[in-house]
Formats: sequence, structure tokens, C-alpha cells
Amino acid sequence: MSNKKDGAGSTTRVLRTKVKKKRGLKESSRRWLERHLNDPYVQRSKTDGYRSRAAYKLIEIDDKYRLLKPGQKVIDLGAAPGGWCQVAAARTKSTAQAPHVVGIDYLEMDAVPGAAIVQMDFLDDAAPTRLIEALGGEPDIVLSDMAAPTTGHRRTDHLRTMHLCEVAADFAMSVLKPGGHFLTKTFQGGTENELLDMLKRSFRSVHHVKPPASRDESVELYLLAKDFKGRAPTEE
Ligand SMILES: C[S@@+](CC[C@H](N)C(=O)[O-])C[C@H]1O[C@@H](n2cnc3c(N)ncnc32)[C@H](O)[C@@H]1O
Repeated sequence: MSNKKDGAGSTTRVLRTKVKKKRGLKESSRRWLERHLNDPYVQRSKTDGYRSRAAYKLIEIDDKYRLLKPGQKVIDLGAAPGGWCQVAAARTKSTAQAPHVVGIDYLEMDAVPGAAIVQMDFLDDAAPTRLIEALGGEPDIVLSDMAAPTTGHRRTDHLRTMHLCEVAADFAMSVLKPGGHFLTKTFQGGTENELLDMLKRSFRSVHHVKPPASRDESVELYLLAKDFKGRAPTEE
């Protein structure tokens, strides 16, 4: 995959210029930028043409659990800048003309070949309908890498991201095909156990995953719920 086609290297160029200038950058920000730029996954993503190092988290999880298959329909929640969409589109590619991957983010992002992008807040009441319309049917897989913008207050950040995770789980259980899968970012500590119990009732296998690309020092974890049991038939 060429990074010239979709500008995967442009963010890094801007960051490198900032590090070089150093003046005006706080010490902690400068350290973060240096760590980011020296990160082997960041460097690999430039060579491989992925928009984000996050792409490798999905690649590693999918290589291990074999979720994505050609012809499947996928919804990617919190898609920008598009790394997961790139991986999902490549791994579900089939002869069908219609996009089989739909990503949503409130941030603007460049088009991803093989994926349709909906720019809106996933918490908007209209988002589920927009996503299903754009996909043209129910998904086989719902992915969520959504993270709330950080406030600096750890507990607040945790609660806000866990809320996104819970809304994503409700959405997945209301739209997935029987046998479908749900993968979501979550955080270590407390709340996710309630979510775990809810998912265990609806999926045949549920467990936490920490892919090697997720930094050891990060409290981030992924929750993988496989083989959706399906919804109870609605009463007439
Ligand atoms: C960690 S990034 C996702 C990276 C992406 N998986 C990739 O591979 O490029 C998290 C994204 O979640 C998005 N997000 C957070 N809350 C959201 C919401 N309520 N609706 C839509 N997107 C949201 C953020 O804008 C951000 O782009």
C-alpha cells in the first residue's frame, strides 16, 4: 500500500517540524512527540501506507481471531483518521461494487477506498439509521475504537470513553446479524465488568484482548464479543 496515495506521512512531517522547532513546546509534549516519532509502529505505518498506528491493533487482533472475511459488511465507529477502515476494507474486499465498510467520526477524514464515511457524532439519535442506510443492510461486524477527547482528568476521561463503549455495545446488539462479532476499545478498571456481563448474555464468547500494538503503559484494552446469539423475535 503506497502512502503517497492518501497522505499517510503528512501528519508525521508536521510533527517532526514541531519537534525540531522545540521552542514553545512544553517538555511533556516534546517527550510525547519524540516517543511517537520513534515508535516502530508509527514508522511501519508510513511504509505500509496506513493512516494510523492503530491499524496494527486491528491487524493483530484479526490475525489472531480471524474476524474479517471477504464480502462481510463492517461498521467502524470512531473511524478517523481511517486506519481501521483501511484494514477492514482490504480484508473484506469482494467483487461487490457497493462499499462494505462504513466508518463514522465527527472529525473530517479523507476518503478510504472501499469504505463510505459518515461525518457525524455517533451519539446523535440519527446516527444508527444513517449507518445502516450507508451500509445497505445489517453488519457482520461492528468495530469501535472511539475514545472521548482527553480532559486531563483521568476519571472523567475513563467514564466518557466507557459511555461510548456502552452505547456502541447497545448499537451492535441492535444491528448485528446472528453469528456477528463486536470489537470495542475499553479501559482497565471497574466499569467494563458490567459491560462484560451484558455482552456474555448476547454473545457465545467474550474476552479482553491487549494487542502488542497497544502500548503497555496504556490502560486501553479491547473487548471482543464473538458469535452474536441474535435478537429475540419482536412481538406483533
Ligand atoms: C483512537 S481514534 C480512532 C483511530 C482509528 N481506529 C484509526 O485506526 O485510524 C478515536 C476516534 O473516535 C472518535 N470519536 C470519539 N467520540 C466520537 C463520537 N461520539 N462520534 C464519532 N466519533 C467519535 C474521535 O473523533 C477519534 O477520531
